Amino acid sequence: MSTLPATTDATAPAEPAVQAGSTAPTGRTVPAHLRAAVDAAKERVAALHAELPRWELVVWTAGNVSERVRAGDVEGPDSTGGAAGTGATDGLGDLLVIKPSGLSYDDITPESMVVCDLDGNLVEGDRAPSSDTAAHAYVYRHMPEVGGVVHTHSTYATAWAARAEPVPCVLTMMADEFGGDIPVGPFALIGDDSIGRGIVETLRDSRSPAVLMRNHGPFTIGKDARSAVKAAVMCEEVARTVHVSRQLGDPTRIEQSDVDSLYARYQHVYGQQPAH
Ligand SMILES: O=C(CO)[C@@H](O)[C@@H](O)COP(=O)(O)O
Repeated sequence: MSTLPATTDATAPAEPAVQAGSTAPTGRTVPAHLRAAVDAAKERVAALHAELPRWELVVWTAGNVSERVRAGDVEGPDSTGGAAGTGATDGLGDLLVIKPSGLSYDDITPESMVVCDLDGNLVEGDRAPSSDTAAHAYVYRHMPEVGGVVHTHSTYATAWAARAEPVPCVLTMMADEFGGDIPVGPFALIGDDSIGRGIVETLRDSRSPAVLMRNHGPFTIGKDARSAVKAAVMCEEVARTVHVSRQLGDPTRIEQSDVDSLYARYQHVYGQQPAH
């Protein structure tokens, strides 16, 4: 995933605490001109949730996936052309689609997805949104380039988070996808924007799309939900491989110049369609 430009203003006024999973009725509905985009996002986000148990990144109801629906990208009465992701449009601004809290993966369908505004307030849905909604929403407010956020408790990445130890960049796959180490974010309790603030403060100066929130687990970001899910899968894969390697000795770091070269190739050349 390409480096997300740092867009967070460190001097920004403190964000109002947003209760996770706020079900406070906003008295608002999805604007008509966003209906199709929201429904398409519900299809994608529901399908991507199935990837978390598929790649053994979660157990029971742990984990969640969200995707941003940009108000500014859709012609319509509410899209005043404001900067995407800043909520600068009239009406609701950007929205996010996420799973409802505690829903079994067996029961996840596009229709079960819920829609929130970027303050984490429920706009559409008959269940409380994920308990991590405030974190996802904070990331979307402060990193307008981010289109998808994922949270898991995948075993090896979470074990590194329990030690508050970054995963060192000792694999070419890490240089490709993360551009260096996978960083650790601060310990933060759920319930307000603390987790989201920790994610943004850790990732805004990093090429990594993954952060290991201390004592909690990985959160990943991407240009869309699928990219963030890929980052979560790759995060667990490299966390496991480096863990295994360390059982028999100290893995060898890749030179920074080589990390930079690998990252540039993977992000801008690998998998690209040949120019015709
Ligand atoms: O880790 C947490 C909260 O941070 C878990 O509760 C989370 O993985 C699952 O919560 P939700 O079912 O999305 O509310």
